[in-house]
Amino acid sequence: MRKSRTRLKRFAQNLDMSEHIHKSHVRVCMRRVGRMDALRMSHSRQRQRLLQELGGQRIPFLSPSDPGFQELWKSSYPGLVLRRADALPPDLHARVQAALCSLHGRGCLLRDLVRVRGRDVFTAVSRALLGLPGHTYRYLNTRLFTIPWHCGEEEQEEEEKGGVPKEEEQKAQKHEGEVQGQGQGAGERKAEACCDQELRAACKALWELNRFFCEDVNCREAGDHGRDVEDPQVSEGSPQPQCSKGSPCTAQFNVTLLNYMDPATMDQLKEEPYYGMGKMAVGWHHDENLVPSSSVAVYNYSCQDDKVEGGGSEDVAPASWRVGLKVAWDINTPGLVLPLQSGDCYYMRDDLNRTHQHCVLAGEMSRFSSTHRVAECSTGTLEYIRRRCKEALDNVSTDPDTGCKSLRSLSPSTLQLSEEVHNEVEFEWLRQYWFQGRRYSRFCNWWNKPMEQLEEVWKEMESLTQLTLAVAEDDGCEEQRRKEVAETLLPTLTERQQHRLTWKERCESRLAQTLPPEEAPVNRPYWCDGDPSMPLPFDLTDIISRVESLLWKL
Ligand SMILES: O=C(O)CCC(=O)C(=O)O
Ligand SMILES: [Fe+2]
Repeated sequence: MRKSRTRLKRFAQNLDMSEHIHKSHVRVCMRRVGRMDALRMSHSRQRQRLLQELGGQRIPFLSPSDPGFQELWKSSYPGLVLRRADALPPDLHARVQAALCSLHGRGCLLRDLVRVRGRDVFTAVSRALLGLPGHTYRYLNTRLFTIPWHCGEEEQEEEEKGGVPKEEEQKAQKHEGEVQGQGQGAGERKAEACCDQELRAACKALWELNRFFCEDVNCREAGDHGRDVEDPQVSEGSPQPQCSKGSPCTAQFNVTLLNYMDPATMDQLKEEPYYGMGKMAVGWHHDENLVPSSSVAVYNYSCQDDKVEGGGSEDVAPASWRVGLKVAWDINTPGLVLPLQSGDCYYMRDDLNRTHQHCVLAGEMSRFSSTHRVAECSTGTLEYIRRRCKEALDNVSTDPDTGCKSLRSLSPSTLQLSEEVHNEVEFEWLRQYWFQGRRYSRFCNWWNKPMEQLEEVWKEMESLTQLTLAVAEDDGCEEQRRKEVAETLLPTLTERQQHRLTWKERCESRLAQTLPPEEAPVNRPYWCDGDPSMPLPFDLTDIISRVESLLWKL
């Protein structure tokens, strides 16, 4: 037992290390995908062996009714804060809950076809991302694109006054268009709204919840959690955020990932394997792609009404949803389980998400959560990728008379930058977007135009690669120069080819085939050999061989 514990501990450490690797820069990450998959594969075998060795033995965990629960929380889960439902204004609950139901009713929440350990799987929960316009959130090799939340003050005021006159409505929408276009070049965004009134209201409600969390999350004294659980009175009647000394008073949540699951429709939820906590809706994980040490705030809404209608024994309360926490790198500290009532919120503050892992344990009722995060967006906004594309295309000059294109610089670093941006826009944006089918444009057209534009600039980069290839193959060009260019091209072209094949496989996987047409992955961009509008073929096998043999010769 002792021996297997040590090995389990080592295993836990390795898992954590893989999480860190995972957070590294997007381009580096893309190159490492193959290695990561291999690493995860060996973890899964290791995990199975260890679980076998542990036999039926479990690591202990504590729930609120267990002695020592408060002490454990205080000593080993210090960044965890529970905010009971009565800490939020009742009308905010009403708006948020109506918003979640209407987003669900409109089909905005979908199970993601993510890639874990080199395998495609559907998430058990259905999800949607809301947040600042043009922002994205990347998890499990999947980039989600925000449905923008609406924060135009003018619009808000008009709606509060009730009845929006036509002219005023247009003004509000114009303002909203400007907000959406922030940082994306003045006047580039059209003024029309990107989705209908119902969705806009829903997004606005979640934006209001976000605003509440931004102010509230850092404003609870450490240790409040204990009293909140024992004595909900503490948070009662204090809907206004209160600031404690010394902590920054606002968080900058830029996105919320919404989750929904109806356990009645899920026949294969996994059992929590280490502690025996029960069925998991979301397995153990650290939240990925967050600004280091940033907080996460979660709103929990379980739909009690459904259950009452469902009949059954009315005096037995249905099992509630719970969040499970464990200390990462550690199998000696007991786990912690926090049951949640509808409207309750919890915060993971400071470093908790890095030092601990969490999971979500399914209750009996269907349940939503809205998980507000500070997504690390340095390479994850539309503004960013547009800027990168511009940098790449700055190396192309067009003859004003003939329209002929040529490269301004042949320096390896310039060429490499262009080819890397080419891969980044193709694999991190276009293919990610289309892989998720037409799910976005069905109810919100915000990303339609930007994606069209990104595809246009990507196509120009195909020409750029063609020009670069022509230099490498130009007999009239100095050999040393040709060699340098070929050496620069080879790795990025090889990576491009590999990723195109991976995405093609993902689009054609057995699970992808089970999706209805409007959600089914689209392998885009895709074109056939000999398409006159495309400068290079989709399949780069021949070109890669040409570059390789050039390098042999030169
Ligand atoms: O639903 C929750 O309480 C948390 C969900 C979660 O951990 C996640 O979406 O990353
Ligand atoms: Fe999470």
